[in-house]
Amino acid sequence: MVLDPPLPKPLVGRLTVIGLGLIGSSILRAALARRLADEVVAYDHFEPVRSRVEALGIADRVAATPEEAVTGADVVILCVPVGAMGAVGEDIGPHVAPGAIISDVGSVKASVAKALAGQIPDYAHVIPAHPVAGTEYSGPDAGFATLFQNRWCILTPPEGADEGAVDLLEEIWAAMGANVERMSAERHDLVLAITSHVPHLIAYNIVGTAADLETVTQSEVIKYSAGGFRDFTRIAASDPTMWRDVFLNNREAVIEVLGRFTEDLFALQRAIRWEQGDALFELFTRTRAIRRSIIEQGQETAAPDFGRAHD
Ligand SMILES: NC(=O)C1=CN([C@@H]2O[C@H](COP(=O)(O)OP(=O)(O)OC[C@H]3O[C@@H](n4cnc5c(N)ncnc54)[C@H](O)[C@@H]3O)[C@@H](O)[C@H]2O)C=CC1
Ligand SMILES: O=C(O)C(=O)Cc1ccc(O)cc1
Repeated sequence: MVLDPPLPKPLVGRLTVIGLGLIGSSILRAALARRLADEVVAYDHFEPVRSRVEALGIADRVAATPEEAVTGADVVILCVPVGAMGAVGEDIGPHVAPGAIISDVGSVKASVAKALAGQIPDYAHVIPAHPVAGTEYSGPDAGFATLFQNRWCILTPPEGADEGAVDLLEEIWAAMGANVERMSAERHDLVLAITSHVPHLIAYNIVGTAADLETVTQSEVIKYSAGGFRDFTRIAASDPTMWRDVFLNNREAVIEVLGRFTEDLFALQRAIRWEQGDALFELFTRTRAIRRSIIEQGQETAAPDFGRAHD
């Protein structure tokens, strides 16, 4: 996979990325590769991360403070764990420029919008976003410029948001290769609860259950994990801070979906107990059709692409 060449003219003057892990460093790489801004500025509160980004050479400038990072920035994208968004908003709020776009990449939207609205002055535009693309890895070395290629990025502009600002943010994500959709933060949080958050919880749970089984040894679990369990272990290796924050910030939707999930799981348990093979067969047939339509829509390769080589 390769990115398109640099734009003939940058979309903005200064783009600042705060939080330089997997997602932030991927944005930096894509922004430099496509020259989305005259200047791409980076900041992370953890000094070793700033030094690493400097050494990797994936920003035009690494700022030493939040104030230095956002002063004069046209667009600021916050790429920190969801639970840290409010604190970063507080750090940058007094220093953002009038008319600046303040966005983020958090996996949960309603709580982030609320946290930022309380910290960012009205003369800037808060437009939350979520690239639905990632891996189980973290940190600045894990990022890659093509992460967002052909992936969705969901914008959740608040009612009455400045159209020009939303359009510009959409252009930025499209230039990084993403397909952009807009929806309300509440709808986003419900949709992502079923498609991403609860699946991660299930993975954490099943790997935890396996680890706690006294009757099966750890080495047996590792040795025979070639089955479905292996894919769960990849997901369950995802960053603990990030996922703790996702669940604490999308409680309502996650609890709603978990309620439905546990009801359906009990129905399956019952079908197995009472040897209702037809019920099992009917469900497995319907779920196979869902997988096939995802592949037909070109959103997934037939074989898992986990651990694919990056640029
Ligand atoms: N990992 C994934 O696959 C995806 C993650 N996201 C979202 O992106 C955000 C970032 O996730 P990752 O890049 O995976 O995390 P990461 O753990 O790789 O990087 C987060 C960075 O934020 C920095 N940070 C934390 N608090 C800070 C603060 N107060 N001020 C400045 N820097 C701070 C950390 O030092 C770290 O370098 C999260 O909100 C997550 O929900 C969205 C899509 C996919
Ligand atoms: O690694 C995976 O399979 C993911 O699901 C990555 C991911 C994690 C969190 C998001 O908000 C979006 C994508």
